[in-house]
Amino acid sequence: MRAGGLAGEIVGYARSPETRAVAKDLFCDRVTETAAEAVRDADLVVLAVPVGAMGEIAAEIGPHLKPGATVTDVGSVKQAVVDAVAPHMPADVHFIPGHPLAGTEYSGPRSGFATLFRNRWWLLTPAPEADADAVARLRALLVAMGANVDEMDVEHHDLVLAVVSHVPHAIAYTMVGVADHMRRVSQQEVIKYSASGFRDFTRIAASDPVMWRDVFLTNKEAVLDILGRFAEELFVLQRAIRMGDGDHLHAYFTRTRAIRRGIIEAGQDTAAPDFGRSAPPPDKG
Ligand SMILES: NC(=O)c1ccc[n+]([C@@H]2O[C@H](COP(=O)([O-])OP(=O)(O)OC[C@H]3O[C@@H](n4cnc5c(N)ncnc54)[C@H](O)[C@@H]3O)[C@@H](O)[C@H]2O)c1
Ligand SMILES: O=C(O)C(=O)C[C@]1(C(=O)O)C=C[C@@H](O)C=C1
Repeated sequence: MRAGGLAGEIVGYARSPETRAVAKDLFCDRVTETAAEAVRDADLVVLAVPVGAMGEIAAEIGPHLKPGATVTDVGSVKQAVVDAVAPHMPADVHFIPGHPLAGTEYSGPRSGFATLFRNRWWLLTPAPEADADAVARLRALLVAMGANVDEMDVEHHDLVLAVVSHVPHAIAYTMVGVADHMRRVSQQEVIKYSASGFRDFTRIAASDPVMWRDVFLTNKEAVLDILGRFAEELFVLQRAIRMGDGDHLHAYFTRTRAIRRGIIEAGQDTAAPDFGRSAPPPDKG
């Protein structure tokens, strides 16, 4: 917002004076010592705390919101945020839950950067009765920040995110945990010889523990559903390896490769090498 000159005044609140000082230095016009003070007279309020802390902040700011203000959030789970925040919102305030599908394993105000949302999806999950003008205003702001905006039903959001983000994080945490618990492979060897697949896992597994604790505690049902399916498929794969069933392995990996290629063809992987062509290379056979 700061880089694009999209806000008249950006006011920030964080609990610690250190974080407030960094935020003021980097992108806030003003920081305040309480959340209530920060939201006074604000047209738009963005809640950017762990999912488990959203309710507490909403309760604090609720009585101080300006009539007609829009409140949104960036939490990775939506049903839990709606349940925690909506009861504290006055009737004359527009609450429009949101989730940018963009981030890194780093936390804190120094981890943001102006292009973070460029060409990334930002999902909004407004209630069916939400004010259409308020949704359109928020959407226009997000688009001006470079994001692609889609709207989705809250419950569906949580299921989709369990598949594309939450369970992959659980798997990464687990794989790095396995390497950590090994006795026959030393930690030095894991670090020294980590191939790029494992290195990607370690990047993800370095994400903020509080954020991810809250994601798993609050998207429990969808995560357990997808983890159950994952375990079933893993058993089938395990059996195919044990039985030496190369046909199964080849067919399975061929199907999964199509997903990756679909992502690249849709232009959804900005990190993918282009090799000077837009289509993936032909099969070697
Ligand atoms: N990091 C990502 O990749 C990413 C991506 C999309 C959405 N999100 C979501 O965005 C939200 C914020 O994540 P982030 O990555 O910006 O984290 P962050 O750690 O950079 O910022 C969260 C801030 O909330 C503060 N906080 C924690 N508990 C609080 C409380 N009870 N009261 C007031 N402040 C509190 C922390 O001190 C921290 O300053 C989370 O809900 C997360 O699920 C994160
Ligand atoms: O690339 C990363 O570090 C992320 O994990 C970002 C990521 C994800 O893609 O899963 C993590 C959590 C979110 O809620 C949105 C984005």
